[in-house]
Amino acid sequence: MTDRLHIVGGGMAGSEAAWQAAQAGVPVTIHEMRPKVGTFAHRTGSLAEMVCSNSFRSDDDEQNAVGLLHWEMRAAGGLIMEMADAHRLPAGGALAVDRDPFAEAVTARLRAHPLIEVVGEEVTALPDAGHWIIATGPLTGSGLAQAIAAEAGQDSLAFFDAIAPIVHADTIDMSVAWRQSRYDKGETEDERTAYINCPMTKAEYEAFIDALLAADKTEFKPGETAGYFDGCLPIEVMAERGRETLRFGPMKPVGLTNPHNPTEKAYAVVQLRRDNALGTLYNIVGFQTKMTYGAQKSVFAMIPGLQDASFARLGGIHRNTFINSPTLLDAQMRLRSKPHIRFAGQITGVEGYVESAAMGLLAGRMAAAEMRGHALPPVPQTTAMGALVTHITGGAEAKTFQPMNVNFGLFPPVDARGGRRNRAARYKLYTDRAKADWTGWLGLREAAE
Ligand SMILES: Cc1cc2nc3c(=O)[nH]c(=O)nc-3n(C[C@H](O)[C@H](O)[C@H](O)COP(=O)(O)OP(=O)(O)OC[C@H]3O[C@@H](n4cnc5c(N)ncnc54)[C@H](O)[C@@H]3O)c2cc1C
Repeated sequence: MTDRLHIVGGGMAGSEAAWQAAQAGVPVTIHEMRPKVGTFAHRTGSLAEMVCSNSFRSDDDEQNAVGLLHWEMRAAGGLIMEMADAHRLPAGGALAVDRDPFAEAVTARLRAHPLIEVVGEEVTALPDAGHWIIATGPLTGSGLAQAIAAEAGQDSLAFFDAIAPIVHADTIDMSVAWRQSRYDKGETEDERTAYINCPMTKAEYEAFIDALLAADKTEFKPGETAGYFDGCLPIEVMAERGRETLRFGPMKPVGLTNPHNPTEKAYAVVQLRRDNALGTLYNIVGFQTKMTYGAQKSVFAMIPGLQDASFARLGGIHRNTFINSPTLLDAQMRLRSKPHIRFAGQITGVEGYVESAAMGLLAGRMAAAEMRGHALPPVPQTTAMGALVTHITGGAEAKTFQPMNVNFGLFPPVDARGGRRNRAARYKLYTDRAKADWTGWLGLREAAE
């Protein structure tokens, strides 16, 4: 075979797509613009860089849709999951990742693959021929974004999300804060103490909310539209929705006991999660923000325990580019108007590291199969992979299409004839069915080769 698959963007999706195609025997070129051309969020030239939170979210493959997606990707020999597992950090039931060694390991594995080459260049136009996957993510280079907009018309757009701040651990006042995971969740002592908690009294909470509401925020530029995905809602936007929203969201005081004052229940708790293996950096969980840097420093200093904290990185806003996939893509993730081009990753309207890598995994397999002369059968919608790809390539309403995390709402309902089932039993039915169907689909593909 002489054909080569070209992948634009070596992020979560592009890296996984390259790995899957190369493992299927197809030569791959990854065109990655970093480090020559940077983005405001990436810091390195590594492939698969995690730009904000260091979490792959829940690793529970029986009760959680993203945990199920982890399972399916592992079953398919996914590189992103293999490297995330290898660089896992303690985080209760979540899969937190030591971001720099993770990205370096993904880069090394791809560069060492005999069928993969990595070219350091920015692609600025839609290619006319060949086999291509565009996986340029939420911060797609502007030239290519314009070319996509020209091809897609009004269907391509940009909006904004916000970054959570990262604190130097040794500047947290541990005479006020304490280490504990909610409900002491976790198998090991490390897991059970994975979070640092900062307690607030009612008066401190009320003053904090007042300060958040009054703080200077970064303005949007004229003509830009603003929208947020639910997993990354800015803290001040949550506060604007109601004074109690944060106390029932990221600052909920449940499942925690303050050892400095065990008899008094905190009114609200700010949690920080370990951000690197060394344990020197912690990110403030759920505190994405578009407050100005000056405002962030003074508002966050009001958090008991963080009064003298120094920040490795303050929060910020970011762009998210995505296409209207239900209109533009076919079920094989190909651009209807230029079927030699597939799209993968966050630009297709999935949301998050794991979902983006998952769509890379599928796009890589689909492209490789097509190049080898046999198209893959549709992925069952009963699987997490199938639920996501069905959603973006037709399941979602095109007119109101918005980026989506994987969730059980995307799956065909389980047969509940056995009567009203409780939630845990229902989720288990979803995940059991998905695992059986995913395993079957993987087997079908192998049989076809
Ligand atoms: C600031 C910010 C914060 C985020 N926070 C989170 C979070 O906390 N949790 C979460 O799960 N997700 C978060 N996301 C989303 C996350 O970035 C994506 O889910 C994931 O990285 C998308 O994977 P991807 O492969 O589609 O894109 P990316 O991982 O961004 O990879 C795209 C790659 O394409 C390259 N590229 C772009 N244009 C070109 C071009 N024209 N030519 C060549 N190369 C190009 C880029 O340099 C990049 O390496 C955040 C995104 C941003 C921007």
